[in-house]
Amino acid sequence: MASLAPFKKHKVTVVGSGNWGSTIAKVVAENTAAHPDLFEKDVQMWVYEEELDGKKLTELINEKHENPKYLPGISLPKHVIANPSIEDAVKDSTILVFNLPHQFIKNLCQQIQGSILPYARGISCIKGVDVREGEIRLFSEAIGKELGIYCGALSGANIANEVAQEKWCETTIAYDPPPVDSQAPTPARTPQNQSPSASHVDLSKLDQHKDVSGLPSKIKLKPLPAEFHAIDHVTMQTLFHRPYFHVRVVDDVAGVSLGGALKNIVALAAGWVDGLGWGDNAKAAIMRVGLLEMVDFGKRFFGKTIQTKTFTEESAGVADLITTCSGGRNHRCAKMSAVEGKSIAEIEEREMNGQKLQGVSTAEEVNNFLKSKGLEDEFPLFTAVSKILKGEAKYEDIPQLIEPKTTDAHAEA
Ligand SMILES: NC(=O)C1=CN([C@@H]2O[C@H](COP(=O)(O)OP(=O)(O)OC[C@H]3O[C@@H](n4cnc5c(N)ncnc54)[C@H](O)[C@@H]3O)[C@@H](O)[C@H]2O)C=CC1
Ligand SMILES: O=C(CO)COP(=O)(O)O
Repeated sequence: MASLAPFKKHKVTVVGSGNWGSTIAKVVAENTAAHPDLFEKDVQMWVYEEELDGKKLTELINEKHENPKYLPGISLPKHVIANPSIEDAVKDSTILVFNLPHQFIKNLCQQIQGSILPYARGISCIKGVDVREGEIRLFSEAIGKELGIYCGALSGANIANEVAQEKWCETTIAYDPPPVDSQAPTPARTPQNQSPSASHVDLSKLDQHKDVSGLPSKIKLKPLPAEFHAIDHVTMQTLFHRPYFHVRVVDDVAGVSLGGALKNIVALAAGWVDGLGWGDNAKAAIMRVGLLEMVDFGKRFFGKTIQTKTFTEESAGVADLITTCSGGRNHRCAKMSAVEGKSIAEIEEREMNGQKLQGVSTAEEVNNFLKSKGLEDEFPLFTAVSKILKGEAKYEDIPQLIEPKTTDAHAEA
């Protein structure tokens, strides 16, 4: 009897090497080593090249197996290969993990069009939204459209330094590709290729798809050649789940992406009230209003597919809001800015050593979008943050700015 050819392994590239990019490269590389049946061991990590103490950052990473600028003090597996050429780093990879500050993704996608496998699949770890000409898109959608591939999302309460130190946390992956014309058969899971950690995934749901593909309607998702293991919930969980990084896989790409993007706006307000010394009650009020605006925003502009429970039940929702409003960089810099009376840009430049805050640009982008729709008043906290950043309001005005408008009846009472 003819024996079956072994399945081809997935090659994984992490596009980005900042604080979170390097951490995710570590997570993924530990799993490629742990699952040699599914993945090629080496993980390419694209690095935006720069010099540190007269040496190239890529050379330092490959010599020391550490990213001394963006993730100092953490050992990276030796098979994380820092690569300054984006075209070379993505070549032949079936799984592309996008993990860089959102302002850089558009240029990067333009650079790699034509260099990636047409049947590659992506996961965006980016926290931000893409606003252009009055339209708003998730980065998973933007990447999918630029590259003609399907892209899901990973987001959660995941302060990178804690994950890198292997302190336990949860994350959420949203992965829901549309059906393809000739889907490669999903190979049977054997004890060898079944991750034990994947056991809580509801396998009966793997083939259910909704209509958000992140792909232009003209472009059809290219089927993965039959010699590869299917890239499904189980594969994604096997790639990202670690004993210290627990993954839940869901279908709600919009909910997962928006939770990660919008909580950064809320974290700025939380940082300001902390900086003013207003205490935990005030911060809780900011988080309550922020969560409501996050859900409302999702429902109004991504209503077809979004699920409220993603914001309230998943790590990518309320848990990420809580952690970012306590220990995130956006919160920290906003707090310092209120304490010192300096602009956030000044604090970012001084404190972050090249790391990029995402909340300031997201607040501006979301505000531009809301303004174009005439809906600023319906999102008073998001609008207050934007006004404060522009110098049109003060931190101390937040309670009044987010107070619901009283009706005449209430006003008279
Ligand atoms: N750091 C964290 O704790 C977490 C971050 N995230 C998200 O992950 C995404 C990536 O953030 P980090 O890895 O933390 O980045 P980072 O803020 O630590 O680092 C900045 C990165 O941008 C790169 N860069 C600078 N100029 C560039 C250019 N012109 N083109 C391309 N790249 C350039 C730098 O080389 C560096 O890798 C963001 O959307 C962030 O919100 C998500 C969860 C946790
Ligand atoms: O997204 C984060 C934690 O989940 C990190 O937030 P900051 O970018 O504010 O550090």
